[in-house]
Amino acid sequence: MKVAILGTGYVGLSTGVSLSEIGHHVCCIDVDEGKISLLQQGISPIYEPGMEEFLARNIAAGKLRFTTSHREGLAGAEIVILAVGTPQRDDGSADLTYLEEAAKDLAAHLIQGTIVVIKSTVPVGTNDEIRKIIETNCHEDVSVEMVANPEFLRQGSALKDTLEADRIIIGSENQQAASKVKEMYSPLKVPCMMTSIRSAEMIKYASNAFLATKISFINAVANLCEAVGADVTDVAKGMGMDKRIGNHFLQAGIGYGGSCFPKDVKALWHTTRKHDVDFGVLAETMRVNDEQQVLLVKKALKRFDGHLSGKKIALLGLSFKPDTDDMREAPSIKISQELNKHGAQVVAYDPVATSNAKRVIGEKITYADNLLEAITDADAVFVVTEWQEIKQLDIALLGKVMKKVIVFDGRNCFDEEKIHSCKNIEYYPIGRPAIIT
Ligand SMILES: NC(=O)C1=CN([C@@H]2O[C@H](COP(=O)(O)OP(=O)(O)OC[C@H]3O[C@@H](n4cnc5c(N)ncnc54)[C@H](O)[C@@H]3O)[C@@H](O)[C@H]2O)C=CC1
Ligand SMILES: O=C(O)[C@H]1O[C@H](OP(=O)(O)OP(=O)(O)OC[C@H]2O[C@@H](n3ccc(=O)[nH]c3=O)[C@H](O)[C@@H]2O)[C@H](O)[C@@H](O)[C@@H]1O
Repeated sequence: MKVAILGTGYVGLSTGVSLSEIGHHVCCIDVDEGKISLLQQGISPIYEPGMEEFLARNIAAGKLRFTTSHREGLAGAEIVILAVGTPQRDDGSADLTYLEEAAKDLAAHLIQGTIVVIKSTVPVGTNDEIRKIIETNCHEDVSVEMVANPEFLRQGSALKDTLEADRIIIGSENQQAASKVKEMYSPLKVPCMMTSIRSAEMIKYASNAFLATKISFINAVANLCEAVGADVTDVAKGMGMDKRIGNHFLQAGIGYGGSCFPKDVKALWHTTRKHDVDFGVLAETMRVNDEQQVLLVKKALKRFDGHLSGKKIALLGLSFKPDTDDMREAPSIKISQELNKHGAQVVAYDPVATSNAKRVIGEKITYADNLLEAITDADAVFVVTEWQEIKQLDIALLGKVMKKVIVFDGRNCFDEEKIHSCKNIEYYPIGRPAIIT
């Protein structure tokens, strides 16, 4: 099948690469000339494991192309997938400007029979609005068939998640269009659920909001565990053994970040307000998350009797999760701001996100070139992102380079047995008893 994709971000690029991998001829279109120029050379503009091997293989096989020209990219496409960003507006609602622009770009080149698929995360009713924009801007003989096909991949495992998805949601009011999109995905052997456009749009927000709520719930349990002397790791394990609860997304920590959970929960909240529907759970999910993101600072203030001024704090990990260089809504941003406010001297290390972090956090903190540089002479270590390199940090090494080993572990990623075996350590995890040796 000939497929065109508008938007080569995490979703558009992963989708394009995966569809070419399963045999389709894909052209990815983006308005960002810099991105397209890199992609034409087989270089991925985002850090995503496996991406460049997939790019090289499919470009060489002639199945994957990149262009900034909508005319060239859309020529002959049977299916057009919209995967542009839908960021957050100041009032929490989804900003559909990019999508509306992309719809206009596409309308000018649309031919009869092309199916338009919206993969971007969009509020209920958006497919209908985009259909109107396309119909207003396309040739009068052309009719449009819309398919809502939300995406569920995670950054850091985007290709695996696309190729081995749990489900594919296909929302359409047109049986033929839905079947064609199902056929496009058929080599993946992933279960497809056919539904209405509005239900498909809702499935995406409800899924992200549920996962975010699961995280806030376990974080609230973690805080209670600390108060009553229980261990949240065991509590989560015991809860997760019940198949109805499941053991995923029960990792207590410093709250969720990233380009989607924060914005999608807010957008869904905005929808509930608009329709005057009471959904207080969402407000509580957001409140718990806001508090959780600054928990390490609160713990440090308690440990240092309210004074962090002049203390060197090593921030380990900056991206919102491991295996990505994405800094959008990363807890490290708020943590750095809070530490700055208290006069601490912050030295941060991240294996891949440093250049993005410099743009977002700026020069108020120092960036170390390696882990050792960050921890040397630190008064305390904050574990913010559980990168493999950080998880493997030799605890004994801390004793050699720090004045006194004080660790606030926001991701519970160190082995407690090892910590017990070292002398003169203060270790403060999340939702588990502190260890002081
Ligand atoms: N990042 C993620 O892990 C996931 C994101 N989503 C959703 O997918 C959508 C896209 O997200 P990302 O890929 O993260 O966005 P992104 O911001 O990384 O990429 C969007 C791309 O669209 C391009 N673009 C903007 N206007 C255009 C136009 N008129 N024509 C062609 N290209 C245009 C931009 O230049 C940019 O490269 C959002 O709605 C997001 O909520 C859904 C699931 C996972
Ligand atoms: O709509 C989206 O963009 C995507 O959002 C999330 O994917 P992503 O943001 O890439 O990453 P996750 O692995 O879900 O992590 C999100 C945040 O939650 C945190 N998290 C996750 C799991 C957990 O148990 N505890 C926890 O604190 C992570 O540290 C991270 O900050 C969803 O998992 C995807 O299904 C969805 O497609």
